[in-house]
Amino acid sequence: MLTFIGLGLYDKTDVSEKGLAMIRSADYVFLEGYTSRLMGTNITELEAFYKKPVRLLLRADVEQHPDELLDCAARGNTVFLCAGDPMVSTTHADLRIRAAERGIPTAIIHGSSIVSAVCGLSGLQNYRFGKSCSVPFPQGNWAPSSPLDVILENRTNRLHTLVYLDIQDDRYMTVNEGICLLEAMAQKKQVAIPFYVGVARAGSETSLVRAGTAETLRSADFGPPLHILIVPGELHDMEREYLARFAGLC
Ligand SMILES: C[S@@+](CC[C@H](N)C(=O)[O-])C[C@H]1O[C@@H](n2cnc3c(N)ncnc32)[C@H](O)[C@@H]1O
Repeated sequence: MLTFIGLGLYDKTDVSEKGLAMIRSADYVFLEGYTSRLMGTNITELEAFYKKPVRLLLRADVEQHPDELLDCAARGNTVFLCAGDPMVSTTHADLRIRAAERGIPTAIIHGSSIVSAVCGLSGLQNYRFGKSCSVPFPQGNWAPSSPLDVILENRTNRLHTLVYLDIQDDRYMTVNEGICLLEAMAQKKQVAIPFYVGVARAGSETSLVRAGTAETLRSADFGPPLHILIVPGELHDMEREYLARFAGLC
């Protein structure tokens, strides 16, 4: 049996009771740490909390060579853990399909997700978001402009855009870096993004939300990761008031 379990947004206590019970009774525990991270804990603390060893998986272990994981799931109760919700803005649907192809039963225990957390933190309504996009760290001369295309299309349709910020090993893109990269793309295309909303450490006691122009936010200190950006589309009155009250929008 393979159970996908969402660990929530920040630390070891964000998992549901149902998820925790399933982890503690599992034969094999795998943790995926490349699509998102629980920044308020580490693997040693998780192993002590779960009272069992946790095997950390790289992207290649999941997407290219999942056989070891699937062999465990064929033999015994196996849990596959990841930060947030395991099926939101991740590629784990593929793993569930592969398990089903091998006749391995699967289940999902959902976790709180950054996708819903940003709505409460920013006041932007979930049904007014369009397609989301990701900003990767530039590699040499390669820096895609596709995130800006998504933002512009959403703005044409008066929709907000959620912009995921890259994670690479121990390097986490900040709101400031994300804005600089998007502004460079906008400058090349000669378009303007009127303002941004930056969110840091959703789910922690030190979560931070700030709304403002690129100029204001570029130099703001959002503190430790994880960070995420929203590019708002058209604002309803209540969304504007919420951002003014809770995110410092002028
Ligand atoms: C690709 S998404 C994966 C979403 C995850 N499956 C979920 O449901 O929350 C990961 C990105 O979301 C953002 N993110 C995730 N958790 C966050 C948090 N607690 N605070 C701020 N940003 C977060 C970061 O930009 C990170 O690179």
